[in-house]
Amino acid sequence: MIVAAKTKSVSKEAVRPSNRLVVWLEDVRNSDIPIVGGKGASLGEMINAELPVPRGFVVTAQAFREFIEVTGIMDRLFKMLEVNVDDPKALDRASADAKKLIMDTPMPKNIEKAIRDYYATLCKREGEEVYVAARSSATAEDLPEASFAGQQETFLNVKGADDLVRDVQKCWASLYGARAIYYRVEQKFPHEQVSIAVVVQKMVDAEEAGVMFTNHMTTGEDVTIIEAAWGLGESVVSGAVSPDTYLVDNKTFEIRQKKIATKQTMITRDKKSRKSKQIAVPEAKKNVQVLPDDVIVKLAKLGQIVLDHYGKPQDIEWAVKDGELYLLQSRPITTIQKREAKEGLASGEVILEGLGASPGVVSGTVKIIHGRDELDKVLEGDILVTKMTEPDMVPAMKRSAAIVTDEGGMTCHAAIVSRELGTPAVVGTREATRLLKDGQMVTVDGQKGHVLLGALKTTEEKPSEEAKVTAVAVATKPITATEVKVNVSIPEAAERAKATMADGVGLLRIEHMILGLNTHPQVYIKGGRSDEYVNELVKGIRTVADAFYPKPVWVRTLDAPTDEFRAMKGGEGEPYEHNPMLGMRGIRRDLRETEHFKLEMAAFKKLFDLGYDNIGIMLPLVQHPVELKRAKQMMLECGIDIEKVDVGIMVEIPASALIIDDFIKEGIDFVSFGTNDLTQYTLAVDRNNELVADLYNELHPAVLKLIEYVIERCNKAGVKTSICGQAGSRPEVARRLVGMGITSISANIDAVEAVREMVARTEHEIILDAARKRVV
Ligand SMILES: Nc1ncnc2c1ncn2[C@@H]1O[C@H](COP(=O)(O)OP(=O)(O)OP(=O)(O)O)[C@@H](O)[C@H]1O
Ligand SMILES: CC(=O)C(=O)O
Ligand SMILES: [Mg+2]
Repeated sequence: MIVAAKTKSVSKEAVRPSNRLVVWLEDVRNSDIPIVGGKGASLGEMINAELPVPRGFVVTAQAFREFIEVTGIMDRLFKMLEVNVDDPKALDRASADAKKLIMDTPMPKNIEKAIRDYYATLCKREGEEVYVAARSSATAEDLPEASFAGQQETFLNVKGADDLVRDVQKCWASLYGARAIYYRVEQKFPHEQVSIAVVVQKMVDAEEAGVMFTNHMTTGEDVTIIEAAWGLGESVVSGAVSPDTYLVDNKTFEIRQKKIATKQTMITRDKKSRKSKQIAVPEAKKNVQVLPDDVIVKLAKLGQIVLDHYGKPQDIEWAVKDGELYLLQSRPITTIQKREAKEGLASGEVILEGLGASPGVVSGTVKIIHGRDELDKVLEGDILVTKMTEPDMVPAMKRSAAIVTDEGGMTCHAAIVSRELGTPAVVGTREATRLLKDGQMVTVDGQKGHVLLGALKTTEEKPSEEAKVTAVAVATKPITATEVKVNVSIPEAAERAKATMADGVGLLRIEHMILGLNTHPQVYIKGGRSDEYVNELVKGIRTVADAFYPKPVWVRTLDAPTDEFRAMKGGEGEPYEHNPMLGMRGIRRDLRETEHFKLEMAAFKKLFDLGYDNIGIMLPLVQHPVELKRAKQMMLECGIDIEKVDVGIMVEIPASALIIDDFIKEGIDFVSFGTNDLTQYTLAVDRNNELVADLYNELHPAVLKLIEYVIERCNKAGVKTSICGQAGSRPEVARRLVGMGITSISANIDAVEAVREMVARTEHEIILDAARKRVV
């Protein structure tokens, strides 16, 4: 046994690539990374594990070195790269010059001959002139496992020795793409120490292709996740298509789950031009399961072999041609991140900045989402990157380790939902979807609002739901005279909210429940399905009311602007408004679309009938007491006993603050400051407009003056006051509000503890001050 093993290794030694210009893939091992790059080495390993990997050869890093050395271009090349990479024009020029130099310098004859010879042998083996892929596989001296994933180019559908030689040279040139140069300078990799190998591998003209993860990335579940689509795998990797997703049990190889997506596009090879092109999937195949069950199982089994071989969870690309399965690439799922950190690749360089909307630091793989049909791309532990999240993205947001958006402020959908889910988020980066790249490893710092390149440390696993719940629970809860409540938007967050031991819910937003249905209320109303709609509302509200019973839960009636409602199924009829923030939203809308308001009231009535005496009704964006009067009339008409129910208004328009006495006269049990709106309307700063975000200041003296006035008037009249705007989550604001005599403060889940502490401290100070005065 020992002898046999020894013999085997000796015989392999004989064909070690070491100084070779070109080597067969089957002769490559992991230890050859410095000469064939990570991609080449991994493919060689897989072939040796007898996995179905397309055959081919590698033009080694040695060949590239020899090219620049013997042609005498080396010094000139490296000189060209001495450039200020922060000057985009200079960087582009350096890149163009370096690439031109590589392309214009004829390849030494011996290298060219070696490539031609190997290609000829490959063709002979296959019995025809084969199509190959020329795949860049960069490598760094002394850093055998450095990852340059995605920095260099890959050429598909290459046929004929002439084209191949040219494309190998193109791969070489791609080592000097602007982004690659920038990356190396940023990461402090001397250009001289970086080289490039080119894997030349038989093309699999895939009929079906995709990716496979041998383990559930964060939950650690022992399942394989397979994503599959029609045509070449590029469509899945680039995110051009929303693929099927299959989940296979790694022990029993039972298919646990199949999600069949509508696959709109596919990438194929054009026989004439030899180029890949994106075409529409034929209607008949769009909704068809891509892989038959037996192939799914076979693929999952192959994945387990790769996993066993490497001993680490793998992220694998695969393709099917004529019913045969091929593996095109494999890389570790989690260890890539650790490695990058260890090698300093994750230098902690901030590559993107925005607003830290939900705290926490986490690393993961970027998944850029352009539309809801791509949401399946987001797997557990990924970083969801999108222009702006929408309510029907919530399931994907729950799977994400962090969320990054182009648009939005602290009170946008992404910010609110992330905070409730306990998921770090950075919003309003302006260019996340443009700057970040699918598959890129980044670290999101939701406190500072930074996105950093690479994984800073071993990726923190996304905490389990229980861990999250206990994380927000507190060991000792100070007793405060001012109640400290919590804001809730999605019923799913009820348990986390409850774990804060808050004194109730100061704001339950109804619109997130409605938007989550992704069907416009009008669709229910017109389709005679009003009961269904009412039941959905009851279900959502009840979840939260149950969790907090008997503590009060103030439910706000619908406040969704037309622009948000338009995106919903059936929302096409929503009017276009110049400024939706100043338009049809809040109570003014419900008082016009009374049909809808009545459904909300029907839901409340049902809940009251069920015995939920802890629910209060809060009206948003109230501007004039007439609105309050009409709303109360309608409540009565809907059978709600308003004497028994707490009814209040949100103070979020300066007008209602200034005439608060008139509202008190009309009859209210409480007011709640919607400081997000109160700030935007007082300061004339659209809170969704990043251009004026610097002017948005919840502590502006005018805002504080309005709040102070309302608290004073309400305290005189015995009307409770509260705050449910974002400012209430800031301890320093809480401090002032306690000083003004507010009755309660409602904060985001993650802020409850800090706010409570500040409230307790402030109250103690006030008492202490008073006591001291008495003593003096
Ligand atoms: N032999 C092949 N047959 C068919 N398709 C291939 C083959 N090799 C690569 N591809 C396709 O080309 C895509 C890009 O290839 P490759 O992995 O070389 O580049 P990359 O993903 O840009 O690089 P990196 O893995 O370094 O980030 C793959 O995702 C795969 O879909
Ligand atoms: C919470 C809310 O609606 C606001 O602050 O405006
Ligand atoms: Mg508001």
